[in-house]
Amino acid sequence: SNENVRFGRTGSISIPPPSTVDVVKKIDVNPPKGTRDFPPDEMRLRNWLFHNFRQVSQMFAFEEVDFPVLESEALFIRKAGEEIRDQLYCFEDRGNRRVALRPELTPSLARLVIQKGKSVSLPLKWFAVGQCWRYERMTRGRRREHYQWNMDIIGVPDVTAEAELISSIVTFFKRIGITASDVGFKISSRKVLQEVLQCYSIPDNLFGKVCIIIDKMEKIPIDEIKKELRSVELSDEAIEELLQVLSIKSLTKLEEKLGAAGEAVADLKRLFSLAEKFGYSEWIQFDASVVRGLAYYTGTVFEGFDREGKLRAICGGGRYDRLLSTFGGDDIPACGFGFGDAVIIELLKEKGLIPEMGEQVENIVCHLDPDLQDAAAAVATILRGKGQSVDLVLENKPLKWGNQECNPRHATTRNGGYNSVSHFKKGKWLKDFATRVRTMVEDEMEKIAGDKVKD
Ligand SMILES: Nc1ccc(Br)nc1
Repeated sequence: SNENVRFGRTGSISIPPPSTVDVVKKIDVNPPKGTRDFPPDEMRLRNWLFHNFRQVSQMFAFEEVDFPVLESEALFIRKAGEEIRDQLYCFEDRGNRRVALRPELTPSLARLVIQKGKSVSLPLKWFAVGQCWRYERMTRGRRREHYQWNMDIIGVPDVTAEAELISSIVTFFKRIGITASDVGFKISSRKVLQEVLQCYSIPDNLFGKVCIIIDKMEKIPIDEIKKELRSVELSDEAIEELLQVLSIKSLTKLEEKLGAAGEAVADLKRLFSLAEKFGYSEWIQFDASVVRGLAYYTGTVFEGFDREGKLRAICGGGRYDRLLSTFGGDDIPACGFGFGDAVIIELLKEKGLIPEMGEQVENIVCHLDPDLQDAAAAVATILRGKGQSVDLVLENKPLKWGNQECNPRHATTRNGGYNSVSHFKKGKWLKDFATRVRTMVEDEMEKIAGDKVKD
């Protein structure tokens, strides 16, 4: 057949008789649909991004936590019609347990808080950076995994917690060169929705469903939105009133509409006042249409957006005061956000802010003669012992000399800046140098290992 038949090994080999050759059909070398590999250059960028996530989290005195990627499916089964539920990457394991690849980190965090119970003192400030999954039908060609940075404050009932969380994201943006003219935060509260629905005696159990429908406002036609709202028993009058309130983009108008007595207006005014003190007022705006797509939010909700409107939400979060109690835990207030690793990279590319990052090696040690390989290894060891990073050239192929390209690999892929490049080549000078090196090595190793090195 014209298949791309490859022998089991490459290079000069004696080919055994056909009967014993493993005919290996070339595997698909791409990762599964919707997933990514991270080759070195991509991994350096990812490490840079995660390093900034962690630096900011630690600057705000948050402690890092992590959880299994695989969780009980029950953690994510909510009946509010969320997209995250429809796309759950779930299956039955060999023990007939219903499990799922986590689509988000918050339920795992809530589970751990409940598990820890009284052994941890509140408030908790925890952060995590973890891979999250969704089973997206590939017709839309979207990713099925991404890494999310989460910060959560557990046990603080008032909006000082949200103010602190937004401040941490602003700090992160500033660190990587993003300004308030690039990105903003739309902020609202689900209590706005709640206060409107209460006027129409909509039962609480429909609140989550209404929020999920409203969250689709900019994704599906308004008539579809109205149809779905009618399906959860909202009257046409209630729907018109709701849509009118959701179009409000100023706190003053919201107060005129809802009055000053309600929690929604009080919370939001307090949050915007705190933003003044934190110095990030220019980053935020009130927008009643923001509800976010997770059913468990109960209060403030916010999302980071690119002001050019080219990208999907950069990050999002809010208050989820009931989540722990729905898992059987105590009634503990909580809020947090999720920040994906993909949209931010698209934004940085748009803004020309992707950092230049070559491989950072301080020394290259290479031998130009096979019988000096041991000297090269000794030198590399000494340098490493001093805490220096060393790329010890292992390959034996002839190396260039004179134009400082000790190895085409290094000359092209390392962007200069090494502390030393040690070449070993036959010749009197080199012999003396190698002797000096060997003496230096032995003196050094004698200090470390004592006389027995001499032997
Ligand atoms: N929740 C979630 C998981 C994975 C991706 Br990609 N997007 C959203």
